[in-house]
Amino acid sequence: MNISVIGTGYVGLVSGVCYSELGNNVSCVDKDPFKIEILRNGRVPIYEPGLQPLLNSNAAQGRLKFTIDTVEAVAEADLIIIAVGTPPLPNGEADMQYIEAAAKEIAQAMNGYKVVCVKSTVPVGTNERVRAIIATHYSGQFDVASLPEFLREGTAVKDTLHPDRIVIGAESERAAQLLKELHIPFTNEIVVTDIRSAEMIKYASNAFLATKISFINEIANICEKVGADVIEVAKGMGLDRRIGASFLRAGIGYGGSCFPKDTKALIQIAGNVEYDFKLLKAVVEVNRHQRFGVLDKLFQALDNVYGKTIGIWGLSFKPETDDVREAPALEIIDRLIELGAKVKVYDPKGMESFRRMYDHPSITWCEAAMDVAQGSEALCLLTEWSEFVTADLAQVEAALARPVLIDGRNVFSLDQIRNTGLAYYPVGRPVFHNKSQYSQEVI
Ligand SMILES: NC(=O)C1=CN([C@@H]2O[C@H](COP(=O)(O)OP(=O)(O)OC[C@H]3O[C@@H](n4cnc5c(N)ncnc54)[C@H](O)[C@@H]3O)[C@@H](O)[C@H]2O)C=CC1
Ligand SMILES: O=C(O)[C@H]1O[C@H](OP(=O)(O)OP(=O)(O)OC[C@H]2O[C@@H](n3ccc(=O)[nH]c3=O)[C@H](O)[C@@H]2O)[C@H](O)[C@@H](O)[C@@H]1O
Repeated sequence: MNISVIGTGYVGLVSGVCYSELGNNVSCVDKDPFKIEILRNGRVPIYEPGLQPLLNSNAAQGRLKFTIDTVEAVAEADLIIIAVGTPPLPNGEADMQYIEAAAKEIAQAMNGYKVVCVKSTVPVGTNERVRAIIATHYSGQFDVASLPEFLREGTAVKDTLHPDRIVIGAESERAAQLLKELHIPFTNEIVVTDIRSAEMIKYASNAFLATKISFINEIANICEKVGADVIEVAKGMGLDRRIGASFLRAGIGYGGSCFPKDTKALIQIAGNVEYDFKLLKAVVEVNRHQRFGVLDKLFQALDNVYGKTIGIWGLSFKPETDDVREAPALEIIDRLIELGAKVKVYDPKGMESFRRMYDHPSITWCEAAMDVAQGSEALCLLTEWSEFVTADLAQVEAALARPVLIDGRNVFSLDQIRNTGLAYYPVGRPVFHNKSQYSQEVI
């Protein structure tokens, strides 16, 4: 099949590479000539495990091309996949300008029957809008279809090659058949439905996962007050197959380019049809506060942070990605600086992208995890990179000016901490002070 992917961001690039891995000819189009140049030179412009070798092998076999020429890519394609961004507008609604511009450009290049599908996360009704835009410029036959994407950053290649399910929203049997044929090598779990339901499945899935996270974070906050351990609670809950074990990791809340954006967009979508989505509003509110638990714990440990040096492990919104969009670290660091702290930071992959988004003279950009700990009066773990999870805690303790460890992702066990003199502040689990090993005055 000849496929043209419009928008070579995270989703466009990963899906383009994976479709070519199945033997399809794929042209990835982007407006950004700099990005296309990097890709043509065989380099992946984002950090995503497993993507580079797949890109190299498919490009070498001539199945994968990168271009800024939408007209040529569309003219050659049987299937066009729109994967441009749908960032939030100030009121939370998804900004449709990139989708609309892409639809116009596609319309102008149409030269025969094609299926145009939208992979971007878009409000219900968007595919109909795309159909209308194309129809004003092109009078031939074509179909539109919704093809929501469920990949996660950091495991995007695996998620795409082995998805839990594929959802296809199609208005014609012909379009549904073409998309089924394309995806059957990935999985047999293919849900074919109407376009509006497919658009809704995407928002509902992200909103539900975000709800699970905010739910367990609230349980964690209560655990702290009643002396229970949220890890035990989540384990006990998750074994019930009706609940499921995933997305029950308490911590500092969800970040990233999707959950924060999509939950707010769904609240707006509901609002536009005069429905007050109270539950989802609470999910967003809980998430907004959860990150500041790190600061509460710092105050508990240090009284105040003014003039103190605070170490930060992890800037990206989750491990295995350099993406810092809506990362909890942004607001935590901003608040620490506002309160007069000096901050030392390190992230294995996210330093550059973070610095492009946020820089301040009070930040020291460290080259290694232990440099952050050295001389800091507390260390806060904000992203569970394996490099932090496997750190030598005795070395951490020795490096710190005060032995305070705030674990925003609950990565250490009490057994590990017990052997150290660290004062340990996890989320939703008992604070541990090994008082026999250091004097109370230090903390
Ligand atoms: N990032 C993720 O993990 C996931 C994202 N999504 C959804 O997929 C969509 C895309 O997300 P990302 O890949 O993260 O976006 P992104 O912002 O990384 O990439 C979008 C790309 O589209 C390009 N673009 C914009 N207009 C264009 C046009 N007219 N022609 C050609 N290129 C154009 C931009 O230059 C940019 O490179 C969004 O709706 C998002 O919600 C869905 C699942 C996962
Ligand atoms: O629409 C999207 O863009 C994507 O959004 C999420 O994927 P992603 O944001 O890449 O990453 P997740 O693994 O879902 O994590 C999101 C955030 O939730 C947090 N999280 C996740 C799980 C958990 O148990 N607890 C928790 O705090 C993570 O730390 C991270 O900040 C969804 O998982 C994907 O299915 C979806 O395609």
